[in-house]
Amino acid sequence: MELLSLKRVNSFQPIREVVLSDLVKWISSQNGSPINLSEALISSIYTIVSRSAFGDKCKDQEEFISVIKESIKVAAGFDLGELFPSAKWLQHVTGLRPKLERFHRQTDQILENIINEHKEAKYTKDKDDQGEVEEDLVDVLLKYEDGSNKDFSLTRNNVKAIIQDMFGAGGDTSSSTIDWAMAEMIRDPRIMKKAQAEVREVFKTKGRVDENCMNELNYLKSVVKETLRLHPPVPLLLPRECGQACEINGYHIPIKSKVIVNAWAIARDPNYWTEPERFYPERFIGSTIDYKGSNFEYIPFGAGRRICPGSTFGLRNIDLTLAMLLYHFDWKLPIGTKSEELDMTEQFGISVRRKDDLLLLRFVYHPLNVK
Ligand code: HEM
Repeated sequence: MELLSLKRVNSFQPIREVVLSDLVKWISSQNGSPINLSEALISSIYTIVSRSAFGDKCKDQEEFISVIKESIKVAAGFDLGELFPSAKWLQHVTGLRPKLERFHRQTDQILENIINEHKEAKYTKDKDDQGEVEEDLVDVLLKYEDGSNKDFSLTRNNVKAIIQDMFGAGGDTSSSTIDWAMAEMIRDPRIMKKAQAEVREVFKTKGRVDENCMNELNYLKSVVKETLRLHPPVPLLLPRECGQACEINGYHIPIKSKVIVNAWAIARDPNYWTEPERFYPERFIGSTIDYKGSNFEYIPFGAGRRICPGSTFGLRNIDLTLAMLLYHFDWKLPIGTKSEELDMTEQFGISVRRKDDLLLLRFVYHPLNVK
């Protein structure tokens, strides 16, 4: 289905490069004091997702991003009401449900405006016959809303839900992976140096990072694989229902049981991994283990029919951002913070991120070649 524009990741190339060039310019403009890299990464990744979904001239995108970010923060918190789901009154006492309902109404209204703007723009384009215009995800989804396709159709609510899923599932997961990768490399300067040397060598003649040579970055890709092994942003896969009764390790699992797979624990299991707690990207060099869900000891994107549909899009965002950060800048911890003391405590939420924001000093190596 064409909706899987998500798979046609190349069409998002210009969007990614523009947004990440803005990130590089912003980092270059920060002089002296430590940069909150975590915050900057979240904003950039949401902007990439948003421009891919809504196009680059959507006036409501800032507001949408800010409501989504806020609702993810609230939804990720602990709620006593969830422990006692039958006590409906408790959900109102804790205040979570009314808050989420308010966010839902807000995002629903913004999405309604965005969809109407897209319909209006399409009508004007058809009327004026302006020829080929770049399509974004909303344009693609709307083709299935009008019922003209006999094989497949979407309701307005379906369209809104898909867009919300893309933000909910595609924002924090990618930005926290980049954050963890930078934190791990700061803790081990040998790895940072090696990844940086590779990126600088590959883009030496071009003088700037672009997506066309990303496949040559073997070591950087191993760094990303190792980051997703130790820090999978979705440590517990989506719940499954057991289709037939079975026995695992002597435990009887009745039919219809809810089964939750712990991808985090599997990826640290000493039966499958040597020195499982060590961050060591070299373990993936020359290895055939990939993200497709067929190596069950490594399933950061899940496996089977419910495997993550956004993995290609997410990985491109992660690889390119890291390559740009490493190409343009040298990085150090703020004075007084030792790399071995960097706190790697996890914080549970919609995705698992580092508890503390990553504050770093940057030193410009190659300024952005502004055209
Ligand atoms: C580092 C980046 C990402 C990681 C590690 C990740 C991981 C995952 C995992 C583990 C699942 C559950 C799979 C299962 O239970 O078998 C999932 C589901 C999903 N992901 Fe991702 N994801 C990432 C990025 C993205 C992006 C960028 C998008 C979309 C733009 C996305 C969209 C989705 C959706 C829609 C689902 C639900 C699929 C379903 O219910 O069938 N993800 N993801």
